[in-house]
Amino acid sequence: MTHMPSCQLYLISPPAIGPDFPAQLKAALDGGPVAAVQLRLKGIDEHEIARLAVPLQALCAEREVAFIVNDSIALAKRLGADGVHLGQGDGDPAEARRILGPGPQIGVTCHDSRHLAMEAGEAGADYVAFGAFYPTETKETSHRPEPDILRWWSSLFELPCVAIGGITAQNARPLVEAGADFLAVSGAVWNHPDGPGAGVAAFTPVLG
Ligand SMILES: Cc1ncc(COP(=O)(O)OP(=O)(O)O)c(N)n1
Ligand SMILES: Cc1nc(C(=O)O)sc1CCOP(=O)(O)O
Ligand SMILES: [Mg+2]
Repeated sequence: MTHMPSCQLYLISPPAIGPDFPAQLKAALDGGPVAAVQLRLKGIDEHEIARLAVPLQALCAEREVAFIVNDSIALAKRLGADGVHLGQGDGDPAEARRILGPGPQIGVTCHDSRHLAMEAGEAGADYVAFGAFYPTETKETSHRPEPDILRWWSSLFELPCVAIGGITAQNARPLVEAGADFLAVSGAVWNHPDGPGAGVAAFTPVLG
């Protein structure tokens, strides 16, 4: 039997959510182990995101799941989130650390770039994210790394790496084998035909 390195699930919210989303998140978390949930809402203002965050953050706290805010250092600070995820245009990790203090996790999008990942590590990121590994309907993407970038990163650095983009339970194995510490997943969980609990459960055998 091949040894599979261990890897954890990092759930990304859908870009828009309805009033039933807290129940859907609960179902997802009931489906199996989830290390982190990222609130990634698009097209609404920060006050509305802060309002929607309240029951979701409480649920994550109850389950000891890290609650990560996408895009906004200020919103992560306002909510007392467990972390913030920054894209290349979302702010500087060193500035995020100054504002958030030592506790919260800071993640940085690095696309398919070894250079961006090393830069993020030097700027104090707690994880680097590579993607999009597969075609995705959740977001328009223009970078397509090979799993080897995960192998390269994990062989050189202790800092965790996240794989994102079109990941399903069926295509995840090469990413886990290449050393991804986390699989960041949205559509495969929220759009699972048997519901988000089944979506999370489907990943359990692949995670090692
Ligand atoms: C874990 C993780 N990785 C990458 C992203 C993408 O962030 P970004 O490039 O800022 O794009 P948007 O998500 O803001 O559209 C992410 N959110 N999470
Ligand atoms: C939010 C996001 N960022 C990506 C990147 O490549 O940086 S891909 C992506 C979409 C993730 O959703 P799904 O699991 O449905 O593909
Ligand atoms: Mg962003």
